[in-house]
Amino acid sequence: IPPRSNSNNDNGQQTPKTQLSHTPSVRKKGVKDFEFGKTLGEGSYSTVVAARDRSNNREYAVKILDKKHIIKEKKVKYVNIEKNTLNKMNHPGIVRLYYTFQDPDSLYFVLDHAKNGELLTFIKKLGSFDMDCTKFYAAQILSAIEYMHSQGVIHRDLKPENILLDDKMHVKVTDFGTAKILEQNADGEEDDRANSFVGTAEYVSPELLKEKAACKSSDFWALGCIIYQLIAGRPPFKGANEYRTFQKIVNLEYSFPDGFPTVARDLVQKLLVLNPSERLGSGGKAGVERLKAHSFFQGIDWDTLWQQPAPNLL
Ligand SMILES: Nc1ncnc2c1ncn2[C@@H]1O[C@H](COP(=O)(O)OP(=O)(O)OP(=O)(O)O)[C@@H](O)[C@H]1O
Ligand SMILES: O=C(O)[C@@H]1CCC(=O)N(CCc2ccc(Cl)cc2)[C@H]1c1ccccc1Cl
Repeated sequence: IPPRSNSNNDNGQQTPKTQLSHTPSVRKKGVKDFEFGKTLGEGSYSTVVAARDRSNNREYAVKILDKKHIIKEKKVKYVNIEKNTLNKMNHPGIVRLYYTFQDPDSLYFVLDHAKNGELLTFIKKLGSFDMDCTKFYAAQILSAIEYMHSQGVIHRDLKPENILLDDKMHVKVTDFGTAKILEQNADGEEDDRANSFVGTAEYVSPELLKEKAACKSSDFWALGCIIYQLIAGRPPFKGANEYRTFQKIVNLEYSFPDGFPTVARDLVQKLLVLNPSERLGSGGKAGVERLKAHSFFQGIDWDTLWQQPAPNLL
């Protein structure tokens, strides 16, 4: 847009000389652009609030982080990781980040509002899922993992609390603050090990406990734990305390309850493998294709998975 020839703007008013030579077409959003509603939940460093964009009535979940608290808890790194990983993601199974902005006290992340909350709530409510529901949700979670990995991102903390459900009861994976973006090394390959301790006891992989290094295969270990939990109603490794849980994991100490379907048992046994490179799903694209081809997923149409209606959970 050419700079204004005189200081009169379109409706003839005097404009200050300091005005920009053009009006930017896309203005950065800010707090004033939203009407905030009910609190959806609280995290250690954050509050998530439902909000409506005043200009188009769209509804979002706005994650508000208190700067002082983040600095005090030394979590600035996680904030940048969450922003940078979410910015790379564009997939129906992953919570989308639309805008970020800040004011003197807080940082704001404007996200999809997953209206049906956490998958964990449904596991607790129903006790366990039937095989159709287990297959559908396992497939949607796997589809989201496959996409993340294709973008060089390892989630590292997959668990039913971080798997949200939208108004169509479809999966929306969230909580990328502890994700890892694998750097491209010199000759363009991904270095496949991320090193820093994260994760939640029941879902953490043996390699993270033993070598403090997660890899893409660590997300498949978590998938195995989640599939087990959808059917059994509880995770496979659960000790009286975190240390006992870690012992069970590194010793692969778990068993299947009576009635655990055979095809699901076979898949879980191929995911809960101590050596990450022997885990079903490891080995790049071919590995993931082998996992998707497992008979547990028989009947899943991977190409239309996100267009299908979710099976009735109740
Ligand atoms: N996009 C979203 N849509 C709907 N609810 C959400 C969304 N994001 C988070 N929530 C809810 O808000 C709560 C707080 O989420 P938040 O990510 O701030 O913290 P957290 O990850 O649960 O906790 P922590 O930071 O300790 O790991 C969650 O328990 C979740 O139920
Ligand atoms: O990375 C970005 O997009 C900007 C860059 C400019 C900027 O100042 N911020 C905020 C940086 C920041 C991070 C943590 C704290 Cl506690 C305070 C400021 C970043 C930011 C703004 C809003 C929301 C998140 C982030 Cl990381």
